[in-house]
Amino acid sequence: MLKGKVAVVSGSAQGLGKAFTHILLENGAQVAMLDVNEEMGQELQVQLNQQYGSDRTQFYKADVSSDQQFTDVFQKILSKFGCIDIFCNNAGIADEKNWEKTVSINLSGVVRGTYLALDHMKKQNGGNGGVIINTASLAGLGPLPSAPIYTATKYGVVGFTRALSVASQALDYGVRINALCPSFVRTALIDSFKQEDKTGQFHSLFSITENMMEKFPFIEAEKVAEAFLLLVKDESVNGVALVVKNEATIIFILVLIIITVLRTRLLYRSRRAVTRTRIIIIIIIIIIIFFILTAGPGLAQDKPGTLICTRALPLGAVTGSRCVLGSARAQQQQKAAGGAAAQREHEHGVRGETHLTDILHAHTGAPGARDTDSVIQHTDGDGTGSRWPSTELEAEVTSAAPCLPNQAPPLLTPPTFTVIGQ
Ligand SMILES: NC(=O)C1=CN([C@@H]2O[C@H](COP(=O)(O)OP(=O)(O)OC[C@H]3O[C@@H](n4cnc5c(N)ncnc54)[C@H](O)[C@@H]3O)[C@@H](O)[C@H]2O)C=CC1
Ligand SMILES: CCCCCC(=O)/C=C/C=C\C/C=C\C/C=C\CCCC(=O)O
Repeated sequence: MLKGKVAVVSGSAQGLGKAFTHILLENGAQVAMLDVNEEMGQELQVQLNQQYGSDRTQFYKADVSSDQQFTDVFQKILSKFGCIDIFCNNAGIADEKNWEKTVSINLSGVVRGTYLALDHMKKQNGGNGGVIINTASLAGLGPLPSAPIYTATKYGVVGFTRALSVASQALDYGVRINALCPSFVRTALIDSFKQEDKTGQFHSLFSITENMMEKFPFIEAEKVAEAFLLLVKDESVNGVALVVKNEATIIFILVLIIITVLRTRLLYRSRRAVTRTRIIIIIIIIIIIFFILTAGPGLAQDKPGTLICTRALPLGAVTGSRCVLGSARAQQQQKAAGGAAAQREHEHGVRGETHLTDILHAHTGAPGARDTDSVIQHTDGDGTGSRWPSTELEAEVTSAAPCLPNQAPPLLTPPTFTVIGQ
């Protein structure tokens, strides 16, 4: 629970920021909402006061691209709430035509907010520590060709978050910093990006974005909020870029093909044949849904340094997959502790907790995976020491196991949670 915690969410009048505000309130936190859109922000505050009780939220108008406005509002929030424990830099736009504005909101705004929050939270300034979450995007890990500036700002947010999280750990600030990388979510930002005054010279490339939307079907803002909550709550998670995406699965495509083929045939058959065919279709769909709902979740490798927690689908899609993380030491220990690791997986599932590092630990038996403080230390020739998170070692995943057991079972396009880095 987050009772007694104070959170600030920028860009919270609608879309993802609104979903983050809801989940924070549901979990007991107080939330200071910050947005440039005063009308929508005030309206939402009235609604939230009715739903969660007055004094749980306060709306503040501010533009994150303005140093003055952001700093003034930050001070106002501190005066009202006393301290800040959770800070989410979420405000963002997609405007390729006015690219300087996009940079100053999406990247400079995140840096501005992060430094304000860090100064207040860090132990060296008498702060209580806390967590900063920056909303990046899947476009911070791979290109969105119709939006090069948007892509650049999101790569910037991921890079800034990763570097600063290590700095914060090395300097013992007591502040965790993570990035959230969702794929497409149906919000006002997406709607506005269809217009030529936002896409500018790349308007003709919007079909590429549409193709990508087919590859990564829209995900619900509430699902992204669940991933956001993981980053808030799990005190062992620092410096990760957490991907939340839907991917069209083989099963989904198969169902579409079967339905299409059978529907075409229906046109040429008698009424009796139509009924029979419909029954067959329904049975096939029930069998497929049964398989998906009963299949256990599992792990799959994305690329070195990346671990995907996904749902194991029928057809053995992810069984026997490998993941790369942890340490060489971990690899040896994994071999020695195969049985013990399986037991931990079991216990993890029974406890029903959602600690990301626990999941890594359960699958690898790797102390490097459980303990995010674990670093490789070495002394350079000139006597200075270097510390790096341990990332280069690998461990074999031998079985499918529970991953994020609190998640509702997926339907045809299950959400995928990916931990990248550390
Ligand atoms: N919708 C999507 O598919 C995805 C969105 N994102 C990111 O999520 C974040 C939120 O976006 P959405 O909820 O989709 O958009 P949205 O348009 O629904 O909400 C964005 C909010 O930010 C506010 N805002 C814009 N400029 C501001 C400024 N200068 N100062 C303060 N507030 C400002 C807007 O008034 C709005 O309320 C953005 O950073 C976006 O890049 C990331 C991945 C996918
Ligand atoms: C600019 C339009 C609004 C876009 C909103 C948004 O941020 C949505 C992003 C969705 C998908 C990102 C697109 C491309 C990513 C490409 C490849 C991803 C590969 C990532 C990886 O795992 O390596």
